[in-house]
Amino acid sequence: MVYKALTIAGSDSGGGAGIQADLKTFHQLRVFGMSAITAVTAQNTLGVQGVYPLSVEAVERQIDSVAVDLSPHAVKTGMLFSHEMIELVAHKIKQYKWTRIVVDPVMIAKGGAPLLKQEAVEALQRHLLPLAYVLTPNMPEAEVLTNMQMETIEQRKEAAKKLHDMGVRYVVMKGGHGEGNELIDILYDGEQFYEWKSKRIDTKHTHGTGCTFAAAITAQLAKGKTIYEAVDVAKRFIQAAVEQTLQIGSGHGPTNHWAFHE
Ligand SMILES: Nc1ncnc2c1ncn2[C@@H]1O[C@H](COP(=O)(O)OP(=O)(O)OP(=O)(O)O)[C@@H](O)[C@H]1O
Ligand SMILES: Cc1ncc(CO)c(N)n1
Repeated sequence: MVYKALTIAGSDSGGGAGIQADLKTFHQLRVFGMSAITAVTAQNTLGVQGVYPLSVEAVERQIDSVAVDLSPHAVKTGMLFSHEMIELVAHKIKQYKWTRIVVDPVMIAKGGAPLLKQEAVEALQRHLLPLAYVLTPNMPEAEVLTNMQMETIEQRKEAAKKLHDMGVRYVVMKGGHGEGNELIDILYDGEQFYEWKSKRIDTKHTHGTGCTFAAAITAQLAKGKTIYEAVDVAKRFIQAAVEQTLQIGSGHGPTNHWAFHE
C-alpha cells in the first residue's frame, strides 16, 4: 500500500520550512508527498527576503490535479497568506470530502516576516477551523486565534478548549515558544488532555520546526494511525531533527529531516 499526503503551503527556497520541510518529512516517514504551492518565498537561514503569492486559480488547478488523480489519504495546510486562498482551500476540502486535514495556522516566520495577512485571521477562524481534524498552533498563533493569554499551562488548556469549540476536532498546542528548559506540547481531544514533555534543546537551528512537526502528524494520519500515535511519532521526529541539526547556513539553520527512523 502506498500512503499519500498532500501539502498546501508556501515554498521556502532555503529548504527548511514550508513545502520543502513537509515533503522531506513525508518522505522520511515513507509517505508519498504531493504539493500545491500557495506562494513562493525567497528565504534562507537569515530571514525572508521576498514573498510572491500565486493566483487563486493556480492553487485551485494544483489541488484539482492532485485530487482527481492521486487521492491523498491526508492533507496538510501551511502558509495560505490571504483570505481568498483560505476560502478556496476550505471550498476544495469540502468539494473532495477530505477529512484527515491538518491545519498549521502559519502566521509569521521566526524572524518576524508576515506569512498571513492580518485580515485573513477571521477567514481562518470562520472557514478553516471547522474543517480541521487537527490544528497545530504555536503559542503566538493560539493567542491570535483565541484572544487568550498563553503564559500558564492552564491558560493554554483553556485556549485549546476554545479552539475545540470553534470546530477543531483535535487541538495540538505546540510549546516551542514557552519559557524554561522544559517544553510541553498538549493534545486536546474534546474530553481529555495529553501532554508530551521534553527538554528544550539549546540551539538556534530551529527553522521549520512547526512545519516539520505538523507534517509528521499528517504523514502518520495518512497511514491511518490514531491522533495519539501520530503526535507521539511527530514529537520524536522533531526531537531528533532538532538534536542532530545540520549546521548549515549562517543564521537559524534547518532541522535534520534524516534524523528520525521509525
Ligand atoms: N529548542 C527545541 N528543543 C526541542 N524541541 C523543540 C525546540 N523548539 C521547538 N521544539 C518542538 O518543535 C515543535 C514545533 O514547535 P514550535 O512551537 O517551535 O513551532 P513553530 O513556532 O510553529 O515553528 P516554526 O514557525 O519555526 O515552523 C514542538 O513539538 C516543539 O516542542
Ligand atoms: C514558506 C514558509 N512556511 C512556513 C514557515 C514557518 O516556519 C516559513 N518560514 N516559510
